[in-house]
Amino acid sequence: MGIIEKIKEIEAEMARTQKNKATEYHLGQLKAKIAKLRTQLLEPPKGSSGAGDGFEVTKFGHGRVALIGFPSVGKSTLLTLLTGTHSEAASYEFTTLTCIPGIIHYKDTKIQLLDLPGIIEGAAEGKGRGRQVIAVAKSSDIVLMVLDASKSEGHRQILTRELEAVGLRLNKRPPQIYFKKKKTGGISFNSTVPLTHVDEKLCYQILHEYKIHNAEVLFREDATVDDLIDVIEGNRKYMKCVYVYNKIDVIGIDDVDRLARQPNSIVISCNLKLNLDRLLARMWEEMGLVRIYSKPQGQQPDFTDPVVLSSGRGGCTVEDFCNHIHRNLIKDVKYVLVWGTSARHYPQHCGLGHALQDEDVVQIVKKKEKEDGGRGRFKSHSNAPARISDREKKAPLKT
Ligand SMILES: Nc1nc2c(ncn2[C@@H]2O[C@H](COP(=O)(O)OP(=O)(O)OP(=O)(O)O)[C@@H](O)[C@H]2O)c(=O)[nH]1
Ligand SMILES: [K+]
Ligand SMILES: [Mg+2]
Repeated sequence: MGIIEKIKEIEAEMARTQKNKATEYHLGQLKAKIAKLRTQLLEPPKGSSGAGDGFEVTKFGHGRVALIGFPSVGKSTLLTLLTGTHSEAASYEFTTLTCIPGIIHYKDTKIQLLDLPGIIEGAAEGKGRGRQVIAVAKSSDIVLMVLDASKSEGHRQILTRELEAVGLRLNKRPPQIYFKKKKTGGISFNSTVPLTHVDEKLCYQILHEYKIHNAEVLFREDATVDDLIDVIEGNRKYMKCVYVYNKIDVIGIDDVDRLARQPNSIVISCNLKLNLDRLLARMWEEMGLVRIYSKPQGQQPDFTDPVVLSSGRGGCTVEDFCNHIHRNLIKDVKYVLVWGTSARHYPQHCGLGHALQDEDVVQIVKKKEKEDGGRGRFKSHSNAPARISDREKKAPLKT
């Protein structure tokens, strides 16, 4: 029996089993069995190079966004509108057969947008080119799930399930469960809060299913069995997802209003070019990019050419900033001067661990080098963090 048949069989058993206190342990075990099989399914088949049939696109720019959705929801139309790169759009399903990259220029950053073939129910198990598409989604920084506003809302749940089946967790944070395997000592099970979903016995059974007999488990929140399994599996990817309801030109205003109010959702129309600016702003915001303007001593920063950091990729500390400029720079840095929202006063003398924020201005002061003491344009005695205003950006620095 293949892995997919095994999963189907266990799913059928779960569906047959009534949910109550008596069956809770058995159901938990079945969930763990399915999770193990799904992980097996993700491993590339023996002998394959793991290459994805032309789906690999080189990463480019400061971040990557994947367009995921059912066929004919308007993914290609959207890519063409936002990037200017043409991607064939048509009224028939599966018009797009491969991964088509485009570039969005936004707020002095470059974002790689990927158009992909439509996916359908069963994608996670390999229907259509579902697995390749989902692999690309996993390689992205955020997902835009494109939905047809005039179609069933069930599509959103179906796609979410498909993505969850391969270990993606959308708009969730990792469960607050500390888990560490040990060599000896048995299982130590503790919690800092009252638990309503999982007890010691259930936890033991799940661990037993994974053949783990020595471990430390500490629940820091009232987590579920699924959360525990996610932590044990350890291969989950937590991603932001924006639900993009397209084609609002063909539905009534009441429906538009209802969809727009759903969490993490935005309504657009490619045909009427409605709300595309809001979509871009939202996408950019969710990516959590941090633009840092480098200020050479005695000169003004170049406000068109930021160093772009991201909390997802690498981090946003002064050290990350320095490493971004040059990998050997760090050993010469004495401290840095920071202007912007992360600074308590202007300029603030900061060390390598200081966390930078979007639009901060940074001047590196090297060892044995004289600083300009903040005599620049940004000198301020205010303690209130303030953004470098657009006006300040345009005005020349007097140094
Ligand atoms: N009414 C309406 N139709 C749209 C809109 N956006 C796209 N379409 C139409 O929807 C159809 C499908 O568009 P595509 O861009 O090919 O959709 P896709 O998601 O890329 O489709 P596949 O590549 O086949 O998965 C085309 O006929 C588009 O003209 C919109 O905002 N409103
Ligand atoms: K299409
Ligand atoms: Mg397409």
